[in-house]
Amino acid sequence: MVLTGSDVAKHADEKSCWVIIHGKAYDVTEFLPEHPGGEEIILKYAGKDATEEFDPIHPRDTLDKYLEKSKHLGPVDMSTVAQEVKKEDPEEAERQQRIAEMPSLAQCFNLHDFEAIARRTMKKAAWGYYSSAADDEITMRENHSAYHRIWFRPQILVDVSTIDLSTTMLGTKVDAPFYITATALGKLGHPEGEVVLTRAAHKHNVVQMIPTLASCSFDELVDARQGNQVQWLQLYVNKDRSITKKIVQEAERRGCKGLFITVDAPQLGRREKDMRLKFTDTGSNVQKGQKTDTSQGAARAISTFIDPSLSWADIPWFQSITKMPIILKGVQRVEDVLRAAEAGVQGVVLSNHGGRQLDFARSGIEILAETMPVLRQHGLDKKIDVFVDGGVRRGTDILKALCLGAKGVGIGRPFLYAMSTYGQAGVERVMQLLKDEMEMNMRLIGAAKIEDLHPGLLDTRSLFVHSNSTPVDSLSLTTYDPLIVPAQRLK
Ligand SMILES: Cc1cc2c(cc1C)[n+](S(=O)(=O)[O-])c1c(=O)[nH]c(=O)nc-1n2C[C@H](O)[C@H](O)[C@H](O)COP(=O)(O)O
Repeated sequence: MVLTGSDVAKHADEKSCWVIIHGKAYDVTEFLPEHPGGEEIILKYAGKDATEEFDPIHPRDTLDKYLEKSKHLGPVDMSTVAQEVKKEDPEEAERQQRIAEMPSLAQCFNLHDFEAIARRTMKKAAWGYYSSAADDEITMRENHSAYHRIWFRPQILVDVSTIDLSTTMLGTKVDAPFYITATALGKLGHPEGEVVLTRAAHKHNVVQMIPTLASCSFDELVDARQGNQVQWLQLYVNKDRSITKKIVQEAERRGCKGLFITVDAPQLGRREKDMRLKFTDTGSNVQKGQKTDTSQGAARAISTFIDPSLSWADIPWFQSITKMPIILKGVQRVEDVLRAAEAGVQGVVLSNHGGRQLDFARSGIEILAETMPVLRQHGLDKKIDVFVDGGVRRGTDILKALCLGAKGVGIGRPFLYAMSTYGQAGVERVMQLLKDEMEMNMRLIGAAKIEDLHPGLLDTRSLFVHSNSTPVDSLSLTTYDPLIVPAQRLK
């Protein structure tokens, strides 16, 4: 039986709550108290079409996976559903104008260009979520500026007529020593979400790390893989270990080649831009004293399942449920790298989650410089693969990390900004720009292939001194957006 809009509209409160998603009606009444994002956001769309709000946050198979079949009420005749009359939003009209005036892709010459364009053209909620970091965002800025405290010591008269950027990461031969790291909610920035990254990764033979909190479903992302393209899985460990076991074993069955367990997020950080935007979400009524959790933002709303009890004692269990290489993502001091090697995991990512977790955590590159000499002293530098991420915006950043001994470098926001502004072509442009920068800079430092890179090509004496004046990073500072507070809030 086909339902009508008025059939659905009769169920518009917490006693009986129906919503329409992609032309089908669902009874979510009993689900309301379990919704990680709180009841309010569902009740806002009770009795109505909630597709537009649902899509950026939820993989397409969410309702099939988590809502029992008896609550699936069947198709709705969408011609009978009253369409929300969108009030003319002057800010949206201005944003569309800025989109119309965007420079051509060919005019983007570096990764900062994409950030500058994203800041001006993305929807506020998307920009707020992607660009935000924890507390005063000191660590996010430190991630990038730490690279400016490392100088090259180039060697001359080396035959650099042919440059080879290829390397292997976890046994996979890749065309360049960087990968697309896990970043949640891809559909906030682009309607297709993370599959855009999957397609670009294939074109450039770069690895994609699939996020647990992707907007796309895991199957959509794996099905979008082409040829012998390699993907890794990033895992937030669920309090319900049976769910985690199912996700890990399904990922291995579907061909993922690495399990990256995120260990720096027992609770997602306080990202104030993201939180603040929750309070400007017209109609969310939170200003009217609703019982919405004031710490809500997209981050908090989607992460209540994460298990804060995760500990070293869990590592043997993970080793018992999968044969995939296990990498701990978010390690922030050499003692834990040594412990990871002792625990028998295959790798670590030295990372502070892009500054989105603990503010005043050190940059990944500084932890790398601390770690590698100690691993070499212990004869462990070949036993465990070390990756690094955070603040990488130039080919020289990648070369510095590789000189210090990283196997590969994860990149997050630049790919999101490029995807959100220019789609797949933008992501591919970022990859090509990085490759071009690396090729030129390898020639200039006198290294023809990745294995020629070594610590002697660097001067890291000031890396550990946080107070010295590093060159003013005017380019990235002009794109840095310290605040999103709608003008009316400033009155
Ligand atoms: C920018 C960004 C980063 C996220 C991210 C979402 C965004 C928008 N999310 S988050 O929603 O939980 O915070 C994840 C995530 O799902 N899982 C994870 O392990 N790291 C997450 N990270 C961290 C990411 O994997 C890298 O550590 C970080 O992005 C590297 O810094 P750059 O952005 O400067 O390259």
